[in-house]
Amino acid sequence: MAFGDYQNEIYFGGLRGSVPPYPVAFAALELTAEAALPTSVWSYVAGGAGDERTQRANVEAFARWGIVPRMLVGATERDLSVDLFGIQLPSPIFLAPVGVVGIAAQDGHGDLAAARASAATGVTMIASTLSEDPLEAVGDALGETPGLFQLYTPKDRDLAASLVSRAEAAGYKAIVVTLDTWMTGWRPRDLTTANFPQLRGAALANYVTDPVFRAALPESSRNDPRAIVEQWASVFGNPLTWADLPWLRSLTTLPIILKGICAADDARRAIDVGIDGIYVSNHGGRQANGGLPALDMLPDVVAAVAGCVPVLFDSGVRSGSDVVIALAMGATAVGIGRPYVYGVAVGGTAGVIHVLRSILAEADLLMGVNGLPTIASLRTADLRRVGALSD
Ligand SMILES: Cc1cc2nc3c(=O)[nH]c(=O)nc-3n(C[C@H](O)[C@H](O)[C@H](O)COP(=O)(O)O)c2cc1C
Ligand SMILES: O=C(O)C(=O)c1ccccc1
Repeated sequence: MAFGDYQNEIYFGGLRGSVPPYPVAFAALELTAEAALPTSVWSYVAGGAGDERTQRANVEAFARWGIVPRMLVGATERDLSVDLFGIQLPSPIFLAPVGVVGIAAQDGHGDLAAARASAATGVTMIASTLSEDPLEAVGDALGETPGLFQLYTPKDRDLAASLVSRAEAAGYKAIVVTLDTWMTGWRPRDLTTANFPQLRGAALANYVTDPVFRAALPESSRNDPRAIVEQWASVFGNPLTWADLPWLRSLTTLPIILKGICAADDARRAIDVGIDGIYVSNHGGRQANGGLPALDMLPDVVAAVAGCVPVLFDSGVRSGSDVVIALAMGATAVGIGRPYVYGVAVGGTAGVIHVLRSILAEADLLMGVNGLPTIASLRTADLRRVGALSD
């Protein structure tokens, strides 16, 4: 399927029932997802840190950039494929890791819905440590599409090693280590919701199936949800430092990507110690409020990395145009977070497929009408900031 086919189905196909029963515009998708979810779940997935100004700024930042279109290019054929660690990906987007995504799914299996959508579209998924299905089952559901595993590094080093070796055995192609969430930030919406969903034991499938985690639980409480949650809370977040990186590196021969790196100096230092990929993200504004929009931190990191390793990006991506702008800024691949969660909420696997295909179709058509038919051509596009730097 060429990604632009989606547009053909909707417009040139004559609205003949091939239109999915889901909203196309992000604003409408968001409203439908909110209506489909209990308040506590909506608060968790849609909410962020503090008064959420950074979360909003992530989205708004994209509107401050524009691409100068090129004509007479005849961009009838587009190629959106990218190379990541020698793997040819059919498209430059991926599913960002989303923990506890099962709470947004009718059947509780949001991770499997995302993995099946990944299998159907070829869009790579980064599977979260905090999933309601074990990483092996998620890996199976990915089919032929390569997957990456996101690691929340536990305090227990043996448990960390176990999770990584399971991810290797399950065929994941890289380990994405999230640095910005060894504890959760100040999230008023969650704090004021009676039914704070994060501690649902159900999202601890990777822990309860892990031999190291199980061995640390007294035999009598191996099936006790409270004991499991308590044990999880005591090991969850390891505030890693630079001194831990050689140990992390020693855990696997798979590529390691560090998620949450936003400072040029941190990126350079990570590469110096043998890290294989940098992932610019501010966790969708869920961790630190008052920070810069993630997009505005991308150019400095891309410059510092200077092509040595791939630079992944997420936070605030809502459309194909956003994807194109982040790629033009030098991102190797661009992560879809909340939009796919809303896809899970409105239609499970079909909803996620719809969201991904809509984003890809828009990016594809935009590259066509802008006369920038390949990712390589996007990289040399004339990208301008709209308005003054201080606006
Ligand atoms: C509900 C939710 C759960 C998340 N859980 C994780 C997680 O388990 N691991 C992780 O690295 N990032 C997690 N993130 C952050 C996403 O990977 C990504 O950085 C973020 O969603 C990007 O912002 P955006 O959704 O506003 O575009 C989560 C995000 C959301 C919305
Ligand atoms: O909500 C999140 O963004 C997230 O990553 C997380 C971290 C710890 C527990 C639950 C979710």
